[in-house]
Amino acid sequence: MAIPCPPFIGSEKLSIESGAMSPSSPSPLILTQDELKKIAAYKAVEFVQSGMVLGLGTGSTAKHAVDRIADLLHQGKLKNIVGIPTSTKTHKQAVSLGIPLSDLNSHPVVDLAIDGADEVDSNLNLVKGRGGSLLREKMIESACKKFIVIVDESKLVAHVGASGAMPVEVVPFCWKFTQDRLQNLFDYAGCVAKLRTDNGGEKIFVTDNGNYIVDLFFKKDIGDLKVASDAILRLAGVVEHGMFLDMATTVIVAEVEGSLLNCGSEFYQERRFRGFRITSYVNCDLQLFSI
Ligand SMILES: O=C(CO)[C@H](O)[C@H](O)COP(=O)(O)O
Repeated sequence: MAIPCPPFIGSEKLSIESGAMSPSSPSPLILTQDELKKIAAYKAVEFVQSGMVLGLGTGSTAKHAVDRIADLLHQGKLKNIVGIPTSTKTHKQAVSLGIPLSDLNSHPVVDLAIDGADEVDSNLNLVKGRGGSLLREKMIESACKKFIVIVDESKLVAHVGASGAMPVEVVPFCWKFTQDRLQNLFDYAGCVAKLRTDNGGEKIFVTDNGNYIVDLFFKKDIGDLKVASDAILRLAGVVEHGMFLDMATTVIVAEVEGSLLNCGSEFYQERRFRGFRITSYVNCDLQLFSI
């Protein structure tokens, strides 16, 4: 049940670690985008249980979740966790934090994966891979029983491709040929296909799997996502694309605007937001605001 409260504006920063901001605190708050990401990540980690095989996501939001899992392991609150990293970057982070790791060969069934996303549409379809790790993410997240997506509200879109690139991983061999075919495929949506580069355009971006990424930019909605997915995957030279369709089981959205929900306990809410049906988990210890 929501407690009416005035909108929060001001400059005081959230302290998630200490839980210092009590619900009754008179101090106004401002949440940075990174704080929102951290809130979503910490909330997702509450679903982790000892003994689980965990898919460890990639990106600035997922990084918070990996940090949190390591904290709980070191505090003895989680035991016997096995992590399966979705990128070499996350692998390095997990190793540095002492999280025991494995892979899909040894653990083909993953209990829970927690990862960020670049876009979430109203059917909880995702765009992922702007960080470059879409192939391993898709392999691991396809193998999990539960896939929790953690985002701040900026990731909610009206349709896939609305906020930027939809990445496609391609083999380096004749990448230009594949890029042209991808662009032609979505001619009807005003598609522009661009090879991803690094270092201000100096170097071609190479994925963890030794492949390239072609980013597709659409001027219009591409329509039926399943049809689009099948068409992309039929092109020889394509390895995988960044549309994650019907994969997310939960999306946790950390938001700035809205009313303060009742405090001291956890709330599970299903609601509509800009046409989205979203499941939020709200815990006032973390000062998470929701509409
Ligand atoms: O798909 C990804 C990496 O390939 C990331 O999950 C996605 O790019 C979101 O990143 P961030 O949490 O930094 O916004």
